[in-house]
Amino acid sequence: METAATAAPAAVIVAIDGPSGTGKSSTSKAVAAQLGLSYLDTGAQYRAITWWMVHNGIDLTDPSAIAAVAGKPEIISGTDPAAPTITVDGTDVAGPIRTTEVTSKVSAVSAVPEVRARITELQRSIAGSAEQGIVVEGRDIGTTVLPDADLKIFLTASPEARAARRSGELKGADVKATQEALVKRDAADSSRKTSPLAKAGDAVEVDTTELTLQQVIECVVTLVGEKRAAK
Ligand SMILES: Nc1ncnc2c1ncn2[C@@H]1O[C@H](COP(=O)(O)OP(=O)(O)O)[C@@H](O)[C@H]1O
Ligand SMILES: Nc1ccn([C@@H]2O[C@H](COP(=O)(O)OP(=O)(O)O)[C@@H](O)[C@H]2O)c(=O)n1
Repeated sequence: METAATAAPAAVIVAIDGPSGTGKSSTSKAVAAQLGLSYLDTGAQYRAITWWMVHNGIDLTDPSAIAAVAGKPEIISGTDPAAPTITVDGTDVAGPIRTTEVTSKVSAVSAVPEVRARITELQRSIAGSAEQGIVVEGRDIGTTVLPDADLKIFLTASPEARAARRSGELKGADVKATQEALVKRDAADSSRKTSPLAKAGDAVEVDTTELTLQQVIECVVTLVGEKRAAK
């Protein structure tokens, strides 16, 4: 008979939300890898549907045009934290979804309720089938997608720190222009009517401005351990 000491830990669902450049992706991937959980980058899904709309010449200034085709592309996310993948209608779009064009247009697409309904359903289905549990990162995971998550984290950091991190990734990018673009996207994501970027009432807020990535990872791993112990 299996004893409590040898039983596998219960599946755990972790929601990590916050604005761009706060460390959601790096933290989520590392925590999932360390704890043997699946990983889902929901921003990549919104980027993927935006890429498809750009690729197909949809008028992104017209929410009804976006809504009309929201159900068309088939988006598949691979949830291995060591090698996450994203395809649209079978095409690997991991690279194309990170262009400045997609980044500048994704907030307009993700604000459309029909897009959110479609992607939210997909996210819930992926989270529900993750046997060991999953770390899901985004903007509305704790508030809307997985309101019953075992642990909710809301990452923040100063706009200056976030812009410096992002422009470090985009080699040669101007920090000031990067910061302006970040702040503009945060404002759009936070002010949309449907499921805006927001901290859930029961989320733990972690300001990462003065923390190393390693410290943030350790903090989240500790919090997951505490939740698991209490289950
Ligand atoms: N606490 C931190 N200190 C310094 N750099 C960080 C920290 N967290 C993340 N980074 C770096 O900042 C960049 C953006 O992080 P990322 O995880 O993609 O953020 P997000 O998913 O919130 O947009 C990456 O290059 C990452 O390595
Ligand atoms: N759960 C989510 C995740 C992302 N998004 C949208 O997708 C965009 C891209 O998300 P992302 O996580 O890839 O952005 P970065 O933090 O990587 O810059 C956001 O600016 C939002 O418009 C969303 O609306 N809801």
